[in-house]
This record gives sequence, structure tokens and C-alpha cells, in this order.
Amino acid sequence: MSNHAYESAAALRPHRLEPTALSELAGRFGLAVAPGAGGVERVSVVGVSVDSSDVAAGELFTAIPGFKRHGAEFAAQAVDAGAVAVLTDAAGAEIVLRDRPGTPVLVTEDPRAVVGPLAAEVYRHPSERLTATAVTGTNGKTTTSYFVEAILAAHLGGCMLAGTVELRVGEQHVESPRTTVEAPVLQRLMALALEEGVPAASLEASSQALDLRRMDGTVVEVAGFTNLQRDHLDYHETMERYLEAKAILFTPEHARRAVVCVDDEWGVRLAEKVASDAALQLDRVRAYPGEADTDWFVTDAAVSMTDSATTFVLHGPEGEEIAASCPLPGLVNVQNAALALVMTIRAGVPAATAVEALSQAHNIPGRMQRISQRDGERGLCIVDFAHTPDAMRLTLEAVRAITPGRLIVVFSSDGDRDHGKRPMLGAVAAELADVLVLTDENPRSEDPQTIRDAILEGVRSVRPDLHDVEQVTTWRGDAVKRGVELCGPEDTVIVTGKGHEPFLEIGGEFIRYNDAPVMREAVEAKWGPIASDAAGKGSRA
Ligand SMILES: CC(=O)N[C@H]1[C@@H](OP(=O)(O)OP(=O)(O)OC[C@H]2O[C@@H](n3ccc(=O)[nH]c3=O)[C@H](O)[C@@H]2O)O[C@H](CO)[C@@H](O)[C@@H]1O[C@H](C)C(=O)N[C@@H](C)C(=O)N[C@H](CCC(=O)O)C(=O)O
Ligand SMILES: Nc1ncnc2c1ncn2[C@@H]1O[C@H](COP(=O)(O)OP(=O)(O)OP(=O)(O)O)[C@@H](O)[C@H]1O
Repeated sequence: MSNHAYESAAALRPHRLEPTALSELAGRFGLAVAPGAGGVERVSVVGVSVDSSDVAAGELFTAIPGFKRHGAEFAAQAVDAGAVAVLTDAAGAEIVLRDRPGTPVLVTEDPRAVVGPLAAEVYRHPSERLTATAVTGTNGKTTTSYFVEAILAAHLGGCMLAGTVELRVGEQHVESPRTTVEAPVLQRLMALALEEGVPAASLEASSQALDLRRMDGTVVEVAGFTNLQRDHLDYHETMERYLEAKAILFTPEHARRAVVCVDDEWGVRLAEKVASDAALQLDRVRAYPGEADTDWFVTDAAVSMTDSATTFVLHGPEGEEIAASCPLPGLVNVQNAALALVMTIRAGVPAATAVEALSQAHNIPGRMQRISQRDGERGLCIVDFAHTPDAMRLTLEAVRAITPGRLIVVFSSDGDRDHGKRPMLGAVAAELADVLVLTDENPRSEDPQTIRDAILEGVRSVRPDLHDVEQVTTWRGDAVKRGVELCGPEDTVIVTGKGHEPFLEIGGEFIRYNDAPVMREAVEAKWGPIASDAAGKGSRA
């Protein structure tokens, strides 16, 4: 999704930052003054940016040669917005001085490599002054980061979040444009956290961000790894290179401790690599059933029909036996929960505090988010982000296990993307659910009926006899309402595909839409008001 539709994070800047002399930065990072540039001696900076649309007065604009354009083309715009100097490469310096002669310009060979550590310096190394954690892996980053946030906030009194769903510091939050923001933005958010008295940070680190050095300058107390599955190979090309990108986080430049789930071969390989680095302390975690041959392992995972939670016992290297309850259903969430527990215990949280906070952390936007809990009268109503056939299978299997009655799925598939997955999604839904309500996701330039027909083909391929298939062609919100209407006290209705996302893309337009409030409204219309803690504490969606 294009980023322009997202809220701006521009307001999330520290207000009381000591200026840093440009000449000091030039000396520390080996930066040269571009020939013909304005003098740098008396220039100080109070911040760093890499995007001309996100510059505040007094900042250093870093013009990066991008995949498509050179950031220097936007330097004039940045200067007009208040940037007092530019950091770029030699080619960029020529462009800047052509457009704005006299601008103080510093040059380096690779601005992307310098901007993270330089921003850390300008913002006074905030990650090292926070109890900071970061999680990476193909799946489970968002869920784990929310679990960690809940636990650190319970123990320390507050925790900022920067990940796929939102950027949140204290009471201020905006939708996140991507999983890991640019390095100066991340430094800025952490500096704001310190200024606001928020003592901890829970971050998500994507493989692209690690590769593009957006995490450079950030050193966390504990780095966590969930798993590695086939994904993003358009960017990384091979699984080995994908793992190498993830492994960047597990080096002393980025972390003091590593907690690695070894449920797949990639986790095992990462743990071996980390173990060979004496500077980093390592904990291995096995969340799925297997040999109890690792530092931490899980036993006795059991799902509860009454509150949709999964209880399990986490065993530790010192003989710890921690009885815990993961508030989200499904084994994948036991992996996320076990990882979050070990990460936070290693960050200094007492196990009992961690267990208690985890058990309450079920209101993660769009991740198995319970809008209505089963209570004898109401059915269970859930919003989830599953949008691939594999994720759909895992999600529906987990929900099936806590559904005594019918499982109703409201779903669709994206337009202008992977056509092959449409019948696969239909087949998985038909195999595991009782009632299907077909709707639209982001049809983009496609005719929504073409997408629904492809899904129906998959449905018919496994269940030609399935009669409970409805199509709601008017509006996604109507389909969500229809799902709730069909839901009895023993049933579960789940709407998949959009999760936390705040838009529908229809034609060329971004239309504000989010499943959670629509489902909440339908639930309240059918069964009356939702008690504040019935669907999770403090909804954020
Ligand atoms: C592959 C990749 O990461 N690309 C990022 C890269 O784009 P680019 O090099 O093509 O940038 P460009 O458009 O050539 O512009 C060059 C420079 O000019 C600047 N510029 C550009 C336009 C302007 O008006 N003003 C301005 O200053 C840009 O900030 C940039 O520094 O630099 C841009 C700005 O710095 C990013 O927006 C862009 O992320 C794009 C949007 C993106 O989609 N990235 C994805 C791959 C990504 O990072 N995804 C991961 C995880 C996904 C997952 O887990 O599923 C993530 O962390 O979100
Ligand atoms: N530990 C896990 N292992 C495998 N699948 C998982 C795991 N945790 C979550 N999932 C699946 O992946 C989907 C996305 O989960 P989550 O948002 O936590 O992961 P993520 O890594 O942040 O991905 P994204 O960046 O796409 O949000 C969930 O809907 C669920 O189906």
C-alpha cells in the first residue's frame, strides 16, 4: 500500500533536544564538507530526517540515493521546510548545490550507512537509555511485540511501540506506514519516549529494514526471533540471504542478549551462529512439542473453550516451571507468548509479573482480536489479519478448536495481487468452516466479482455440496454485519484479511475502513453494549 494515505508521524518528535554541532558530527563520522558548500562551523542541528515531507526546523536532511530517485532531488524542499544542512554523497552534493547554492553540505560515500549511527548521536543514543527490545522473524512479530509491550509496561510503568500497526509513545500514537520506520524516525521516537518519561520500547525489525540499515544506531537489551518461512524472496532472493538479513539484529552492534525460537531449522541455524559470538548471551526456546533438549521449552499446551486462551508450562534452564496462559488461541501464539516471556524475563521482569500481564494482553489490533467473548448469550466474534492460505489454515484451525457450534468466516482476497491464492483461500475456508460469507478486500482495479468467483472455484473444488455460502456484494461492512447476524451463542464468526488495516483500496482510492468498529457496532446492535473488559482491556482499534 502506498504510504501517502497514512497519518504523519511528524508530531512524534522530542521537543527539548540539545543541539549538536555539525563540525562535531563531521569529525566523529569522517564526513567531508562538499566543495563549494556553505560553511559548517557555526551550524548546529536538533534532529535528523531522510524524507523532505518529514523535516522540522533545525534538522539535518540526509539525502539518500534511493532505488528510484536520489534524495538530493528533494533537498531544496527540505531546506524550505527548515533543514539547516544536508548530508549526502558526492553525486547528491552536486544536485543540492545546483538547487540551493550556499547550503552547508557534508558528504560521505554511503549516506544510508551513516544516517542511523549519526541520528543516534544527535538524539543521544536513546535505545541504550531505554529498556528496549526488538523482535524479528517472518511471522509473529506484531503479536510478540504487543505481548512484550504489555509485560514491560506492567513492570516498568510504560512502553513505547514501533511496528506494523502503530507508532505509540505514551498517549500519542499514529498508524504505522511500515513495520520498521527509517533510522532517524526510530531514534526520534525513542528520544521522545525518554522525554515523556516512558522507560521501555518494544520494536519490530523487518528483514528489509535490517538490510537497509534502518536499525543501525539502535542497540536493544534483548532481540527475539520467531521463525523463518518462505516470504519476501522478491527482495532477498534466497532463504540464506533472508536469514542473513535477520541475523544482523543478533550482533553486539544491535543487541546484548538473543532469544531465538528453534522450532524451525532456520532458528537452529541462527542460534548456532549467535552461540559462536561470545559477546552475545543466548537463550534458545522451543515452543512446539519436541525434545526437551533446549534452554527453554513448552509442555502441556491446552486450549480453553471458555475464554479462548491457551494454557501452557514454560520450563527454563534453571529448572523454572512457569504456568502461563496465552490469551490468543492457537499454537503459533504459544510460540509468540513463550518468546515474549523469555525476552522480558531476560530484560529483568519477574516471571509472575510477566505471566499476569501476558494473560491480559488479548486486544492486539487485528490479531485474533476478540470483539465479543462467548458468554452463553453472545457468540465469539473475532477480527484477524490472516491473508495467505497458510495463515488462514492456522487461524481457522485455532478457532475451530474453541467453537462448539458453527464456524462462520467472512473473507475475500486482494485485487491486483497473487491471483493463485484466491481458490486456495476458498478451499481452506470451505474445508474448515461451516458458513462462508464472501465479500471484498482491496479490489483495486479489478472487478470484485472476478475475485469472488475465483474464491468460489476453490470452495467448490473441496465442498461442491456446501450450501452455506453467501455473497455480500454491497460493502465489506455489510458482510461483517451479516456474519454477526448469523452467529449464535455456540458459534464463532471471524473476519479475516484486513486485521488492523485502516483502508480499503477500491479503484485508485483509499477509503477509510476498519473491520473492528464495524463488528463492534453489529455486536452491540444484536446483543447490547460490550462491557469494557469483555472484549479485551482498552480497545485500540
Ligand atoms: C525497498 C525499500 O525499502 N524501499 C524504501 C526506500 O525506497 P527508495 O530507495 O526507492 O526511495 P526513493 O523513492 O528512490 O527515494 C530516495 C530518497 O528520497 C527521499 N524522498 C523521496 C520523495 C520525496 O518526496 N522526498 C524525499 O525526501 C526518500 O525518503 C528516500 O530517502 O526508501 C524509502 C524512503 O526512505 C522507503 O519509503 C522505501 O520503502 C518502501 C515504501 C517499501 O515498501 N518498503 C518495504 C519493502 C519495506 O520496507 N517493508 C518492510 C517489511 C514488510 C513486511 O514485513 O511485510 C517494512 O519494514 O515495512
Ligand atoms: N509464531 C507464528 N508462527 C506462524 N504464524 C504466525 C505466528 N504468529 C502469527 N502467525 C500468523 O501470521 C499472521 C500475522 O501475525 P503477526 O502480525 O503477529 O506477524 P508479523 O510477523 O508481524 O506479520 P506482519 O508484518 O504481516 O504483521 C497471523 O494472522 C497468524 O495467522
